[in-house]
Amino acid sequence: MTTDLPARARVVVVGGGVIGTSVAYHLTKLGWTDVLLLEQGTLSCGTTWHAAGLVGPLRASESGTRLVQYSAELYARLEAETGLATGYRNVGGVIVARTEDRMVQLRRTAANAAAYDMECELLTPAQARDLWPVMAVDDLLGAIWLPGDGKVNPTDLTQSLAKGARQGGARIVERVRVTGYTVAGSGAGRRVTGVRTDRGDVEAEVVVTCAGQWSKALGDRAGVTVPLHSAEHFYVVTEAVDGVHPDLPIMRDPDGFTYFKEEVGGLVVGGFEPEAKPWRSPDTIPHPFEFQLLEEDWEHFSVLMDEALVRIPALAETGIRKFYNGPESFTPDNQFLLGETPGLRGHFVGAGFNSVGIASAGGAGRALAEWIVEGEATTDLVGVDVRRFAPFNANNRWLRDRVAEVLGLHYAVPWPNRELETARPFRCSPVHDRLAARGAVFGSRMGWERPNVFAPSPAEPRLHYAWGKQSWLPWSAAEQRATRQDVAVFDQTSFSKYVVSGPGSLAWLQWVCANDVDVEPGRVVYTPWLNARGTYEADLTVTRVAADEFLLVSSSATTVRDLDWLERHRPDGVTATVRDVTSAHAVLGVMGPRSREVLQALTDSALGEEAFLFATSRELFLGHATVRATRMTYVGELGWELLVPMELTTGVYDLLRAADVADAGYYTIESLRLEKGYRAFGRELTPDFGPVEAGLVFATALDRDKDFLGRSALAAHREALRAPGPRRRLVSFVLEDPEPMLWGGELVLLDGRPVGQVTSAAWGETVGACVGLAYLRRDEAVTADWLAAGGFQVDVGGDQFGIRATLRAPL
Ligand SMILES: NCCCC(=O)O
Repeated sequence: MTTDLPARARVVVVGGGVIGTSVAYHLTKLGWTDVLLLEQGTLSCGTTWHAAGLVGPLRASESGTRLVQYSAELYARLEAETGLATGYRNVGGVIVARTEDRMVQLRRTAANAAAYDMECELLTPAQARDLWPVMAVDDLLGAIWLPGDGKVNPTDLTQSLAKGARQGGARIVERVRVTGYTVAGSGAGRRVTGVRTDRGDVEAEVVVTCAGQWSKALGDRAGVTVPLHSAEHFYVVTEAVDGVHPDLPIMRDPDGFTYFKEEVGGLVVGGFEPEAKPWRSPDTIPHPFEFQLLEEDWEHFSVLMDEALVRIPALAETGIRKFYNGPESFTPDNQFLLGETPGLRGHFVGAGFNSVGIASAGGAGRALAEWIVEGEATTDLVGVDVRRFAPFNANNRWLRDRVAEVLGLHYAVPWPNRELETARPFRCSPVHDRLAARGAVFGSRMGWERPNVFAPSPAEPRLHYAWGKQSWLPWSAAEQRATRQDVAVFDQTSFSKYVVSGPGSLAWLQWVCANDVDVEPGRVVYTPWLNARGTYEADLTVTRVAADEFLLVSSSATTVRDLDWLERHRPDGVTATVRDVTSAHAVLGVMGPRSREVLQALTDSALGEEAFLFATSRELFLGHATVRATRMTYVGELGWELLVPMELTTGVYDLLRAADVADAGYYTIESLRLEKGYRAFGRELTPDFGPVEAGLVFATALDRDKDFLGRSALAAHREALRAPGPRRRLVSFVLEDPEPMLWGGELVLLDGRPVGQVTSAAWGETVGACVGLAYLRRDEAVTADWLAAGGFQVDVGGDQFGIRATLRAPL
């Protein structure tokens, strides 16, 4: 280990925990050897050293699963490369269920495993006890066995990764405290140029902040958002327990909030209590804080210990060797933070690991290193991308309130449509209170309160979660009927909105948009944004407002990400600006066959079929307000999206209500769009799929004489269709039986063999059954004839039901 501090390095990694060392290791593997890792204390001394070291590869998403699967493979082979053991043991894992709802979750987990080609076996309570003889099983309904689970020694793993990084050429310097960043340029060109330390400045092209709970304050100093907050995380290590041996599997009892693993003949007993104890504000995390723990809090821990005693009665007779109260970083949505931070080019972050840092470190380190070297993420990392948060998420009090809930989510039943409850309401549209008074049940996206569904009076406006049909379904069914047969208004204010203007705006958008946006002013174009691999980065509409001015409307959750993507792909020499106008305009979607009649009564402008064509947009007077009306639909009915200045929105809404327009919410949008086969970014359209697989080549300019980002890759995808080989294709489907409820994520089978997974599903009131979209894979092209031959089924919590799959939408 060197003590000299170099004056420059190509990459400086801040933080010598398991994440920082993994990033350094993987950078050197990719040939970037001029890497300097700076650690304020000694390796692993902050959080890593007190992590429990569980490695469970099977996750809720395929991308998350692949990431941890790679971690496990790496930990198993690292000793052979570095000579330093990681302590990795592939002991397997048992998860037990106390309730029927949990059993459904476990059966869904088993189906996920089949979709990802991983092993997972359903167990009876007696079989679970055979694998884990020290537990009581009388109250259990069942369990699953995950042969791929393992455990690792976090400190040894960090040392081994560090040695591998040094072998690859990286330098590691301990006892250097990074106090900030050096920065050059401004606006979209603002760039990190190095770090400031307590031993002087170090220049760098790239800085990677993997500083755990110190990352937030460091980010604040440079104006970058790293939204995390520490919470106390508790576990104890017991004295030896009879029957506990080093190869005892990991055991998780999520209904009791607890996990267990063997350690020197005793048990680690830890968990995720439903109401957590946030630690101090990110501004005040002490330094030094090395190999240090917080005070024992037996009262808080009793929530976990009482449950542990239910599962392992022998603990009542077993002494406690050590109590660990180690603070760890949690994020507002329980997913970690990865990627280049918007607003500071060259600065990357890998932090906020929500107590799964050890399991994630191998995969996350590789993903971040690839991102740095390639200049963009190489797989679907949307769910962990730091750009899913905005500067308003940096508020420490907001984070503190949210984190109290987030820690407990680890083992909570992952209900379909589950909404977080803390730190809300947050961002409210002008009609929020009016909608609340009309029975709206709100969800939250990008901080916005959005009506999911309206409870008719006198029903209680609340969601009651279930795996089957939830209590609000009849309310949404009524909204669906209103939209298909009459007219409804949807508050879609949370849409991301940007204005691109200036002489170079067309050239800029023609490069970034895969469709052709060189259209007459007043026309609207539906387009993907593709990366160099020809897969999705965004899915949006572009309205040409004037020769040099465009209005972009995109998903609610992607405001920061889209803006960053656009800025990052501005061609050299282009003179144009982009403004985020999301908070300036509300959006009211007026949808349904009566929409024309209702709106026509409020305006002197002609709204007839010929006078106001589909995919056109213009300003008009509506009542006393001036709005931009766009004839567009995501529900498949005649309708207009009204872009309304925030301060005029209540007036417009009141006019619509006076015309007896029904209120409807996002659950209804989901059902209606799936009946029509409309895709959504983040579900069907992700950086793992392109327009060929999604069936959306028609929404690109591939057959026109126009260059665009991702064009050559997209052309290659289409060409590959003609060659023999396996294929994936998005298909629509309808469930044959109207009783079961689907939510997305379900396994699709053909004659009992896994062939794909549902991306989205919902109740389709018009179709009279659940409808959805699913990616299917086959050794050759997925054709209409193959689908028509039938034999497809979905797995719904362990039971299989027939579906009719088609390339065309059901409605
Ligand atoms: N740090 C504890 C991880 C718990 C789990 O993997 O379930």
